[in-house]
Amino acid sequence: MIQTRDLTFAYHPDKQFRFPDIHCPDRDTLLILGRSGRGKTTFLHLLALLLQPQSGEITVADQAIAGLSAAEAARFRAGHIGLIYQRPHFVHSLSVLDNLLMANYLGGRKQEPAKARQLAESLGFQEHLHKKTHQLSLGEQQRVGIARALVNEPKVILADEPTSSLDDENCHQVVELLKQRSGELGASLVVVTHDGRLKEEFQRRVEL
Ligand SMILES: Nc1ncnc2c1ncn2[C@@H]1O[C@H](COP(=O)(O)OP(=O)(O)OP(=O)(O)O)[C@@H](O)[C@H]1O
Repeated sequence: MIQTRDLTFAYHPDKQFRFPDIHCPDRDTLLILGRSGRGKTTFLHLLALLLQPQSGEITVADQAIAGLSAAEAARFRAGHIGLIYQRPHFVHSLSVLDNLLMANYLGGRKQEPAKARQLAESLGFQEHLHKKTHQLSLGEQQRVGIARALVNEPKVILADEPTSSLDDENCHQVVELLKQRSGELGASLVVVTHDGRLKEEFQRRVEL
């Protein structure tokens, strides 16, 4: 479950963002739509505890998140939140498999290659596990980014424009995968996007 109340944020004192309250229970999905520059990534980074709000409250998995240090926020994020970035960032010197296992490590978990392989199989990139991430197509990298976000079985999954660089077929597939996997984990899934194609894919939507 993830919920916010009265969230505000400012990069500069002369421009403040005021975000709508959201509530996404376990096993539910929420689409946050907005044009470029409306603050979608900023909002998602607040939800992921990568940025500190100016005011307001965020509750994740029934825990009110306030005043965590950067190290505490990183630990909390690694344990509870699966974040899919707009552009996947991987460690280029490591294989796809080792990038997934590193997420286990950063989440303070035992490394579980069998589980990583299983996830790769369900997301359709098992034959790429031993390649370097830059040897994969953008669509394949997107799937690895999803697997990395899911590998620690988070209760909240946050996705930033997960389909912006995908064609219609891959767009639909990636959304279906996200919904299916988050349903299996009993997680909340929040997607931010300007991609109008996703309107049809989500019942609950919020406009920024
Ligand atoms: N680190 C930063 N410092 C100052 N301003 C920033 C910073 N990051 C973003 N902004 C500004 O805040 C506004 C919102 O940015 P944000 O990336 O959240 O928008 P967005 O809705 O995700 O846009 P897009 O769809 O183009 O990715 C933009 O005007 C941007 O220039």
